Amino acid sequence: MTESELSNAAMPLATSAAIVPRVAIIVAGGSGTRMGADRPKQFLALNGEPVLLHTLRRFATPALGVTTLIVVLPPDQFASWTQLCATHQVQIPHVVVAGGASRWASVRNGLAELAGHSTGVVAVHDGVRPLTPLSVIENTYAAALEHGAAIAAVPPKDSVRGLSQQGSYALDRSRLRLVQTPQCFDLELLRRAYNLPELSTFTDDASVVEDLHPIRLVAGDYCNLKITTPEDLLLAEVLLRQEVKF
Ligand SMILES: Nc1ccn([C@@H]2O[C@H](COP(=O)(O)OP(=O)(O)OP(=O)(O)O)[C@@H](O)[C@H]2O)c(=O)n1
Ligand SMILES: C[C@](O)(CO)[C@H](O)COP(=O)(O)O
Repeated sequence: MTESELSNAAMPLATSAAIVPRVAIIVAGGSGTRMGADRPKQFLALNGEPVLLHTLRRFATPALGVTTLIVVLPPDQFASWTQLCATHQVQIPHVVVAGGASRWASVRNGLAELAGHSTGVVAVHDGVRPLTPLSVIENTYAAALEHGAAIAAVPPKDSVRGLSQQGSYALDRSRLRLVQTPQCFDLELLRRAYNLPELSTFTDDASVVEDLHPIRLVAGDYCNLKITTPEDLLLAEVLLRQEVKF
């Protein structure tokens, strides 16, 4: 997609009084220690193309109307990504930003790149979730526009136990949800949350925002895998080949 195609395709949401642009921060600043590969897992091939390219392409889909795409990368991996973009003839306009020592720091760096945007709904998405259905992205943006903060999540399919000093105990899984991305927020709200100090309890953006604003849950999808360990990549290849849900 060329730059003009992306901007033509970008149809900002119109509410009754205002136009609210959609922007996205795709965090791919991690090193992939659990994958144990020879390079960060966001660059591994998934059906012949880098995981991160699959992810980026979803957010660049014209129907979503995303006007600005930020990609956060490890500072020492800019040249690798440039090379991959050349090899795969990537035409999707995006801004590359250096990540930090934690996911929180990477999101914060991505947000800083959006300093020129006064209003908007921002999606934060893991670069290693390449199979997110467009309907999940659309519904999460729409819910954040209405409620300020919305994230994708799914019910657990397995029984769940908590750990105690005595051993373990059953948890009521009907009261639990597994959290995914995208996680979408009013831009000003996300900025306020990320201006507060980092806590060790932060695991995602909802945990950063929730002291300031309630989080709305949107139906995620079991195909919205996070590529974390080697078997995730195998599963993603099968799902992608079968074009499950797409
Ligand atoms: N400092 C970091 C750490 C993580 N991430 C991103 O956050 C997402 C979720 O993180 P995770 O799956 O934990 O990725 P890694 O940190 O790369 O993996 P690991 O924890 O196994 O090292 C990934 O897209 C990852 O690139 C990031 O942008 N900056
Ligand atoms: C943000 C996230 O993908 C939601 O499930 C998850 O919390 C990332 O966790 P990780 O430990 O960085 O993989």
